[in-house]
Amino acid sequence: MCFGFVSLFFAAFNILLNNFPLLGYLEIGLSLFCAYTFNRLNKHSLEVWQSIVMCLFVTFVIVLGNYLAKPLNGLYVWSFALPVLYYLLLGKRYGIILSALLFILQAAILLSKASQAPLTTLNFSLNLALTYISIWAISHVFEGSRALSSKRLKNLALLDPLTGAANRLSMNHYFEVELTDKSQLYLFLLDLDFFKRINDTYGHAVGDKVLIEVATLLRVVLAKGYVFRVGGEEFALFHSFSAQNEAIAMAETIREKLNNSAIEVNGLKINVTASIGVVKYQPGDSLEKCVKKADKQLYKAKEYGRNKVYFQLSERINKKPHMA
Ligand SMILES: Nc1nc2c(ncn2[C@@H]2O[C@H](COP(=O)(O)OP(=O)(O)OP(=O)(O)O)[C@@H](O)[C@H]2O)c(=O)[nH]1
Repeated sequence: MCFGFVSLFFAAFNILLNNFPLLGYLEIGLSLFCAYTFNRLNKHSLEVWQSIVMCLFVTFVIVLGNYLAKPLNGLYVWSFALPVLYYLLLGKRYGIILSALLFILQAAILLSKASQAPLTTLNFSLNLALTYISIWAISHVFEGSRALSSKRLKNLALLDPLTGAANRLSMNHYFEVELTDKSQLYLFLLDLDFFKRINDTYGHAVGDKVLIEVATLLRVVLAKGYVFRVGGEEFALFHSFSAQNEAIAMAETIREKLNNSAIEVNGLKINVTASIGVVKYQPGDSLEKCVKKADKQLYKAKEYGRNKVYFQLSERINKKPHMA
């Protein structure tokens, strides 16, 4: 919005006083784009294309202004603000590329007007170049540490610290925001059987390691799906399948893999089994409802002996659950 107001001010200045109508109209366009972006930002986060257009638009206006105006007007000083904008909006990779490009462009334009004051002294040109490079370097370092802290905070908020699997909060975000096509979505609710015995027999630390191994195995077997740890020894798995049989087969594979392979922890071979409740997403169902339905199937798998997969397409369509 700040860029929008500044741009509008210069538009009036360039059209009414400076006789640079082309630049003035471009600046009006830029202010409109800034207002549009500001308005959208109130409802959604900025999309990459909007950030790119914003950076390129501002750059074009400033470079064109520098090209048209005399160096004495000092338009080139606006270039100092641009590395900050590039890094803020586009991150380190594009920040470095755009800052370098701008430096080359502006230097080439200013050098082509080198005979015009105040660029006649080497000191002045050096000061300009070094100030730009300093601001660029600070933006680079700052964005690097900002991105790292942001990633750490995100991991803290969204990942389960023990297994590294995504947590319940991530599951809500994944279901509500990221998952746009749920038409072929299946939810598996998996609970390890008699996990308390593992803790009681081998100790909590070994139990922790078993959970880590199980989470890894689930991620490997599910490959393209998503694994969330939603309770102590309970995991929710999301995957899309084109047919119900594929979903059941995958749940079976997971159950068998756990059943057939002992987990090795500190030289101990520990056998774990899991019960799995499977449901297909029904249009209109909330995540809560989906989980509730899967939980119902999981409960049956536990009740009827554990180490089983129970599936129900929907209460309306398939009254007979699959049982493995
Ligand atoms: N090591 C370890 N154990 C955990 C963790 N979270 C929960 N648990 C344990 O998981 C066990 C769950 O026990 P129960 O709810 O009785 O279930 P279960 O023994 O798996 O029996 P069923 O689910 O009925 O088959 C408890 O002993 C919890 O202490 C964890 O992060 N690490």
